[in-house]
Amino acid sequence: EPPSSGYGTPLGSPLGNYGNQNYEGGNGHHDNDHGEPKSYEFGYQVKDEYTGNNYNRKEASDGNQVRGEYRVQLPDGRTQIVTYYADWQTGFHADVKYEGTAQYPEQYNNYQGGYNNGPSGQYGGSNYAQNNGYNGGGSATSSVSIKDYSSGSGGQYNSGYNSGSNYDSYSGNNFGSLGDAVTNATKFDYKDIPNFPVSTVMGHAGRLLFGHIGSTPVVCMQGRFHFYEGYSLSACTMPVRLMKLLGVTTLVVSNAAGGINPSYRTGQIMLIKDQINFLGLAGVNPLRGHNDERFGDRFVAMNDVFDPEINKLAKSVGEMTGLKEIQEGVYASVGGPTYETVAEVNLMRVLGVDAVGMSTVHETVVAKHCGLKVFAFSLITNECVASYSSKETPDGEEVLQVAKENEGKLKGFVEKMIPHLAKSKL
Ligand SMILES: O=P(O)(O)O[C@H]1O[C@H](CO)[C@@H](O)[C@H]1O
Ligand SMILES: Nc1nc2[nH]cnc2c(=O)[nH]1
Repeated sequence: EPPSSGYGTPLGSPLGNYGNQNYEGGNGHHDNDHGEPKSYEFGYQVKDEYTGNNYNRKEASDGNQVRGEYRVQLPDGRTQIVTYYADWQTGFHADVKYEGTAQYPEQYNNYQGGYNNGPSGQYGGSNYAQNNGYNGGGSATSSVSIKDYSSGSGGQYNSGYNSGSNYDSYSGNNFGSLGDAVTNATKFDYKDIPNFPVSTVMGHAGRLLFGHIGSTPVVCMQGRFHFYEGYSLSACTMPVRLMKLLGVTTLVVSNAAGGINPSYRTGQIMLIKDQINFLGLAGVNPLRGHNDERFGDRFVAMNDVFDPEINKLAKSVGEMTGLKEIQEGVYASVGGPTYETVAEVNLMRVLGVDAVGMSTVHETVVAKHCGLKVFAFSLITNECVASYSSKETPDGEEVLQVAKENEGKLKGFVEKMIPHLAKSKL
């Protein structure tokens, strides 16, 4: 029965005005408006396993008092149960209870439970939801204390490095064995680090390593976070700021990328000399939102983010370690997870892109903002398809496979490059 005689209130009572008279724009003289309390009852329930919708409501009125209950399935897995009664003398009274235990999917471990709800003195705080969380949340108070964690098992790559008594970090993803370059590593699974995001991509193990490469202390991320995983760019780049807070001075970033330059071949290394921030050009930037001055200035120069001297050093170190045909070029990042259409590949060629991926650019933006030096390189894992007649298609397995085939030589390169870079004081 529809609640047409006022929203659970007796007609003629003061609440009757709300429920009926005003609503209909009349003067209160309706057919059923004889001051007689009317009772009603209604209810509904939706339970749909496909969408996960599970809620219901029931309500009854004896004409004087409304009583009801509704249940809502919360995104964290709990059911919220609100029991209420209302009458025109005392108003609305609700009793709110919860059933079940809140649970967060692993990849949102620090997103929902941590960033959104965590104390504002930590990463993101309440601002995270506005996509400026990490910047706005007072992240300078965040730190990882090694003694707080028991060591887990190793993972993949993504790391930064800093020299001297500081850390260098180098960062990567599909190259599992780069983590093996870190000696005497203490390893922490991301899932064991409070408020740390979790890698959801194959090939990204999800571990933070502390150790050395040569005599250079390094912190190494085995597995990074991508926009296409659902993380905001500020969450994706939170580890870069963590590295800064740990004392890292230079961020070394590696990635798997598609070759846009027609002369590039699968298996080649491209030193990044510049980048095109497609997301940033469209207004999606990890630094969007409140600027935390403790990390850097509001406006950030990016024309000098890559140092030609570092690339020169990398070229000679690469040649020393047997890398062949080292390229130097422009890396562009897209949001992913889609690979490029033929038209997009040709567009990027016109724009001067040499290699394309779905990472790195926002990491270097945040590194530059907080004053980290940056060295970045790509492994060309596939040649982007620029012609409609081609039968080739890129796929994630192929990218991983090529990364695997080349991780030995990348490890050799990183093992040499980081100590050289540290020594060079560049
Ligand atoms: O950039 P990394 O993380 O190396 O990985 C690249 O490879 C994946 C696509 O195959 C995407 O994540 C892309 O960004
Ligand atoms: N966008 C993009 N990312 C990649 N990562 C590895 N290969 C590719 C590619 O071809 N395109």
